[in-house]
Parts: sequence; structure tokens; C-alpha cells
Amino acid sequence: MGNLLEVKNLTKKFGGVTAVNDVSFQVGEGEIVAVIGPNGAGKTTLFNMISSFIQPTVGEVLFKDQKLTGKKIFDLAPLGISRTFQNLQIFSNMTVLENVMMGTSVKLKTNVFSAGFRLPVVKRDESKAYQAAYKVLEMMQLTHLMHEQAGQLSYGQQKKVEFARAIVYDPALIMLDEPMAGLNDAETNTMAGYISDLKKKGHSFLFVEHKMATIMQIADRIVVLDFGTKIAEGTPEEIQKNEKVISAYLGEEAI
Ligand SMILES: Nc1ncnc2c1ncn2[C@@H]1O[C@H](COP(=O)(O)OP(=O)(O)OP(=O)(O)O)[C@@H](O)[C@H]1O
Repeated sequence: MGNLLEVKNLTKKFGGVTAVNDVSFQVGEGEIVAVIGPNGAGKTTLFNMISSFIQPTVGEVLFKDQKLTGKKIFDLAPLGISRTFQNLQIFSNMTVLENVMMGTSVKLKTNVFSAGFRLPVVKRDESKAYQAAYKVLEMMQLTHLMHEQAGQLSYGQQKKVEFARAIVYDPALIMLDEPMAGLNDAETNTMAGYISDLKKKGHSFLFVEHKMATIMQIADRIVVLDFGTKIAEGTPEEIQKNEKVISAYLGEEAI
């Protein structure tokens, strides 16, 4: 299995605070890697550096051997990386279908000029976007909601719409920041099922999550952060019995 993503010695300092300290790991093709750690461990900061939302103080990130460091977050989607954020980011006034179709824009040729003049390319792109969005909604069993206004849906349904938009353009690497946060058990299992199904189709995942049972069930490998430093990396079985990990989490519970 080749490496899709290589995270090399990433460090981020905010003034006097070292939020992430010399963290390295890889994500292979078709692999699910979870990043875990107590609150404030540096997970989101690490994610923000990998997805070029912020630049590292030290270190670099390679995707398919190409350097991501220095790029802007908008440059990543065309390369095949999508990302969701901790806080839900959907367009409440648009329908579910429109929200998901928005995700296809990175692959289509339409721009403001061609859209304004209703050139043939726009119609072709709209049809392609519709087909791609419909296919994803069908796979996720959400077609019955496609004409609903997204803002009217339950939180769990909105999380699914956000996920659909993140995967609609067929990215090789899907980065999810707490995809199961706020979901009930049934919704969590559904989301875990989507991730496992897409892995079988060759997609790779890097995700931050707090729900341990689900992480242990779907992750191939887990990277554990504590106070910005990687304290462990391994399979779910290895991580569950790792002394450093146990004490980091016991420390958190004791607070
Ligand atoms: N923009 C910033 N400026 C200053 N300090 C920051 C900034 N962003 C994060 N930090 C600090 O960096 C550390 C890591 O924060 P981060 O949000 O990455 O942790 P986390 O593991 O994602 O936490 P949580 O699980 O609570 O989301 C914390 O001490 C935080 O206060």
C-alpha cells in the first residue's frame, strides 16, 4: 500500500503555546486513520495545517509526493482532498440536492462568466453535477430528502448532507473533523458505515473523533496526541492497551 499523505515533523506555535510539536505520520491508499487525544491536544490545529488552512511553524505535508505546504485551502479540492469542519458548514437556504451539487464545482468548467451567459458548458455541467449528487444521495439513502431545504433538517441529517458534499467529487483523501459529534447511536453507525463502504472503494480517510467505540471499529490505524505531541500510533488493539494512552485519558477524566 503506497503512501497517499505524508505528514512530516509538523509543529505549530501560537505565541508562547506549542499547539503541535514535531508530529509525523502517513496515510496509505485506502486506509482509515483516526487522530485522537484529550481536549486541547492539538488535533484541530494538526488538521488545519494538513489541509493548508493554517501554515506550520515547522514541517511539511506531502500528498501523492507533492508538497502541500504553502498552498491555500482552496487549492486542495482539485488535488483530491476534501475536508469537513468541526462546526457544521452547510447552506441552510438551499435544498439538499443544491448543497451536494455545490461540492462538484471543483471538477467542473463553469465559471461566473459562462454561467452568466448560460453557455452550453453550463448546462452540461449542471447535468453532470446533478448526476453526481444524485448518485451520492442514492448511495447514502437520502434521495427522499433531496428537495428539502437543508436548514429544515435535523442536525444528524445536516451532518449527512455535509458528508455527501465532501465526497461528491470523488476525492482520494477525505478529512473529517468530528464527523460523529452530536449524532445519536443509529446515526453514528450509519456514518461509520458510509466511511467503511467508501474505504472499500479505495478512498482514504483521516478523521478526528472522540467516540472511541466507533474509532476502534472502523480505523485501521490511530495516531494519539497529548499536549501537541504524538504519544502513540498503532492499530486499535495496540492503542487500547498502550500505557501512555491510558494515562493520558485517565488524566483527562481526573480533571
Ligand atoms: N489560534 C490559536 N491561538 C492560540 N492558541 C491556540 C489557537 N488554536 C489553538 N490554540 C491552542 O492550541 C492547543 C491545541 O488546540 P486544538 O484546538 O488544536 O486542540 P484539540 O485537540 O483540537 O481540542 P478539542 O478536542 O477540544 O477540539 C490548545 O492549547 C489551544 O488553546
